Amino acid sequence: MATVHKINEDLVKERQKCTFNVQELTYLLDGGEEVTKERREFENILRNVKELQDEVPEVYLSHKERYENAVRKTCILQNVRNDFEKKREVLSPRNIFRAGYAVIKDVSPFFLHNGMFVPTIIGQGTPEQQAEWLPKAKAMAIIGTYAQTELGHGTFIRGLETTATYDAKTEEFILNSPKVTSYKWWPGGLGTTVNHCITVAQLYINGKKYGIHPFIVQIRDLETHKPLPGIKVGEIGPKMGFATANNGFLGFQNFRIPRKNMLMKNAQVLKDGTFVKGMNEKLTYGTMVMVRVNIVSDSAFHTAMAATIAVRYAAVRHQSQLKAKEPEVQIIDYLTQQHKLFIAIATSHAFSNTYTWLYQAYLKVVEDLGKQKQDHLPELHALSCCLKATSSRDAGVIVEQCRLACGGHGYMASSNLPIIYGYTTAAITYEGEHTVLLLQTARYLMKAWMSALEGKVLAPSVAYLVDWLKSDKQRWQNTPEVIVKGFQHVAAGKIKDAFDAIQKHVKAGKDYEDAWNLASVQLIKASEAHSRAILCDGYLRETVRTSSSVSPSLAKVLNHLVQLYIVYWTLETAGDLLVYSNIGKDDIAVLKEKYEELLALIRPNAVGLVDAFDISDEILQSTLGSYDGRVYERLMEEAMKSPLNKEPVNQSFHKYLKPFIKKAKL
Ligand SMILES: CCCCCCCCCC/C=C\C/C=C/C(=O)SCCNC(=O)CCNC(=O)[C@H](O)C(C)(C)COP(=O)(O)OP(=O)(O)OC[C@H]1O[C@@H](n2cnc3c(N)ncnc32)[C@H](O)[C@@H]1OP(=O)(O)O
Ligand SMILES: Cc1cc2nc3c(=O)[nH]c(=O)nc-3n(C[C@H](O)[C@H](O)[C@H](O)COP(=O)(O)OP(=O)(O)OC[C@H]3O[C@@H](n4cnc5c(N)ncnc54)[C@H](O)[C@@H]3O)c2cc1C
Repeated sequence: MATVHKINEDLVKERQKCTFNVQELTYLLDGGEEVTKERREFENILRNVKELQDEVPEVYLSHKERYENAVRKTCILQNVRNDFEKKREVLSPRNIFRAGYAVIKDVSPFFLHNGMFVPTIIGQGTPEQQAEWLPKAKAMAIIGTYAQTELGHGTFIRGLETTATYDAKTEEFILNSPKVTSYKWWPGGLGTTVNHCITVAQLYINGKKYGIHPFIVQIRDLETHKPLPGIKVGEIGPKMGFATANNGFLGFQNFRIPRKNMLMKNAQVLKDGTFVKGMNEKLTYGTMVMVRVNIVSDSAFHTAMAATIAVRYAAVRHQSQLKAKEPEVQIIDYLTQQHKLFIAIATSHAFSNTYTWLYQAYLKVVEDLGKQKQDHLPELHALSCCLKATSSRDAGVIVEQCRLACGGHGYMASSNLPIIYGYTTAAITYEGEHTVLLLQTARYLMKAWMSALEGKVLAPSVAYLVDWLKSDKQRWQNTPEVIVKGFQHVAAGKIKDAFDAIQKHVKAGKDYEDAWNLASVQLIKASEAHSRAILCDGYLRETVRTSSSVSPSLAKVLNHLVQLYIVYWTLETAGDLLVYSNIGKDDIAVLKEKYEELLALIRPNAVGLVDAFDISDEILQSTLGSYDGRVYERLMEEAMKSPLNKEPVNQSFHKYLKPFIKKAKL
């Protein structure tokens, strides 16, 4: 029977102070009581699967052992999931994503299968193709990944070099990787796990290039798992994080696939080689849009994980005295500590709220596309780009801030903060590099600005540009609503400045593209400001909406958090607000006080707020952040698992140290 330990006394007291019902907030964050129950039930089943318990912590395993252990556990996880879903509902992707952490501890080698392979078949395949591939993929009779990036190109996907040349005689495509730079590089699971992949390649018919398209390709024998003839595949080696993701490389040499393997929902190649253009060639990029939307949710979760660890630790940890002769204080009582941590909690809420409406907007566009309507696609692309960029970047900063807030112990692998950081920081690059995505949004913003100048009606997310042009700047008030307007004024001002900078360069004789490059620092700043305005506006609106349907005590706390988020960013960007809005120095002084008041209001609820994220100890995997707060005992227990502590004298003493010391003595 597992030993039940006493909960740390500081945490007991913190939980007694909480002014709201933690469970009510958990249900709200999960999207309803049923979702929470389903999640907990599944996590509980996983907790009791003995084979999923690691005997040796993963950090002590070799690269190879770690991978093999991850495959072993992922297969068990998948079987448990299948059994669960046979009896009950299909688990929500978010609940699967969370539970995965309890099992794999890092990134699953199957991650891309569910994350991109299956969604691409759904999003890019015809009904016939879906009927052929989906049942096998969903049952995992075939395992796949999404192979787009190459050694030479990740961002500029029009420049991909893998070729798919149509042979009308045999009704096949011939895949080739003409140069070393054409090799696929990065896809998760590609190294040694998957037997299929979506390959994005340049289509050639009769010597003419038709741009990039997705192809479904079997790369390994289903029985022996050996690479098929004409396929060169392998693993790319260790990275900063993603230790068990099994990222791989892939090259093709005259590798033939049937015509039906080109995913043809958007564009088709007929038997005779006729190319039929789709409604919009950018629909080929659809899976990326979906994943960018999901990354906002991932960022919310990673921020919640780091906040849970750092807030619980800060409640347990005592260090230094505030006043002489008084006991050492809980570090959470230092205002600077609250400044580091409470924004982490609020940021996770901001991203969760943003994901809720962004995902609805995504579903609406998918529904419209089914009816051949694409009016909202550019706006969704612009929103998903800047919100993916900003949420992943903010999450990276916050996770690192939480690590620093845990002092030396935050640097321990057993805190789990290094793995969370490895994951979070990767998301800043993958699925569209940060700067590149901000520039995509800037492209949309420049067009929106031009339309605003021409008096056209704008999409809702940029409608503030019209208001800004029409009205004088609003009289400043330190209310959340007026501050959000202030963020919109900053965004509008920066968009105008970037636009004017481009025009200035063009008037001076530069090509538009060069003018764009010369203005690009201003363009990314405009995009960031737009993103912040969207985040604050959406978070505020969602909080107002939900506040009416929750208990008054919870509504009050949610209100504190949204205010904290908005005031925090006002103070962080005070310089911009002074330039572009009517805020005055005195308003900023008042807001500084307001910020300190909000920290004090949130303080008694800090532990309750992170408890409400309801992240189990198995998922958190942290000596510093466990629910019972046995920080020091766990640190010691984990240290004792080090192989170096298994023998009193390590052999290196006899081999190297002893002779070395002897020599030094002479
Ligand atoms: C809750 C559940 C949790 C589950 C979580 C699962 C998450 C799984 C995550 C797994 C982890 C890691 C996996 C990582 C995977 C990858 O990284 S896959 C590879 C991703 N690669 C990229 O993102 C490449 C980035 N580059 C691009 O997207 C394009 O090259 C770029 C957009 C930068 C430029 O493309 P161009 O074709 O050159 O286009 P451009 O000339 O700039 O623009 C033309 C025109 O097209 C519009 N446009 C561009 N993209 C899109 C789009 N996606 N949709 C709609 N429209 C698009 C653009 O706005 C322009 O429009 P305009 O009107 O002419 O201005
Ligand atoms: C952990 C991880 C997992 C991944 N998984 C997959 C996967 O499963 N499948 C897959 O296909 N890919 C995957 N990728 C690849 C990923 O999508 C690319 O690395 C990413 O899109 C960035 O492209 P890049 O590496 O070519 O960077 P580059 O584009 O070479 O970026 C280098 C620098 O150049 C700058 N830059 C480039 N273009 C421009 C521009 N137009 N304007 C201004 N600046 C520019 C960038 O801002 C950046 O600073 C993964 C990557 C990582 C790190």
